[in-house]
Amino acid sequence: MQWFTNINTIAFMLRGVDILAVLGLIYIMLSLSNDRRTLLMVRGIIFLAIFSVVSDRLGLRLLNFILDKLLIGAAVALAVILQPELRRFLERLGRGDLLSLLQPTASWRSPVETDSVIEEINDAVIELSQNRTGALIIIETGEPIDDRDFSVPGVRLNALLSKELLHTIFQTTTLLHDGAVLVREDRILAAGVILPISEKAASREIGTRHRAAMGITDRVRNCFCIVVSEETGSIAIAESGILDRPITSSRLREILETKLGNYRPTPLRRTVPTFNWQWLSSSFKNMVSRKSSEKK
Ligand SMILES: Nc1ncnc2c1ncn2[C@@H]1O[C@H](COP(=O)(O)OP(=O)(O)OP(=O)(O)O)[C@@H](O)[C@H]1O
Repeated sequence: MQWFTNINTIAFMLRGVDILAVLGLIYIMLSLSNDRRTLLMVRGIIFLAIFSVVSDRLGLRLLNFILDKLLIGAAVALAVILQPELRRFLERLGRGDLLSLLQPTASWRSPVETDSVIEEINDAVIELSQNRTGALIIIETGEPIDDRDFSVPGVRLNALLSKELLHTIFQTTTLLHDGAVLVREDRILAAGVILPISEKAASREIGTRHRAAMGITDRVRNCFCIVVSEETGSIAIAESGILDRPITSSRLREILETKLGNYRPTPLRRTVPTFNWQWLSSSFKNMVSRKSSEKK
């Protein structure tokens, strides 16, 4: 009898280990990327897998067959999308660096000299406006914008932001003046970025530079755009797909201070919560002891 109880406990523990291993695998998958869309895909695949298991258990053969095929397709697509992350994962696995696999990929924002960023952007925009130099600047206010949100991601610069550099980029004699400049924290990440054009009826009367500012801020919420018109020298701000123009230089500073002033170096939103292993192991122990006392 004692032997039988032991076998049962071992089987129960193995099932627990099995569930833990699957949870660990899901956790590692979610840790591989901080990209929101990839995480949504991983979540979608997990749901598919759950539905597939449920349909199998319920004996829904046709549904299970379709879900299985879908799952294979989705897994292949995910492997292609996550190719660099998977390579890194396999490298770490090969090195035996197992502990680091359990750490979520935490990228931390570098300290931002907010005041100087505001100052540099403000001065550059006013100067561009006075010289009637057309400009389009997209500024991130939260999580990094995915390159796939741009029509063309442009040329990567990753240079420290300065009014001189902004000014130089938008001179019509430079190769990079066409398109938008992307600002992330205190850096000019890229230039010559082509943004999606807004298709809103209200935007039809407006030129393409302004429509591009409306288009990207409509699609991506964690950013705003500053537009300087080449024709009139007027300054406009686009946010959530809405254009505010013309705005005065004092209003520009106000907006920059509101949008970037409170923007302190914060960690990137951790899409993967830190796992409470202690809680999990104590719950598991309690469960096992409860189960064995029930058997007695
Ligand atoms: N989709 C886009 N993404 C980024 N920049 C763009 C895009 N479309 C146009 N531009 C920029 O806008 C410039 C053309 O501006 P256009 O005259 O058509 O617009 P506008 O809104 O009337 O601006 P302006 O008042 O400066 O003339 C292009 O040379 C290019 O630099």
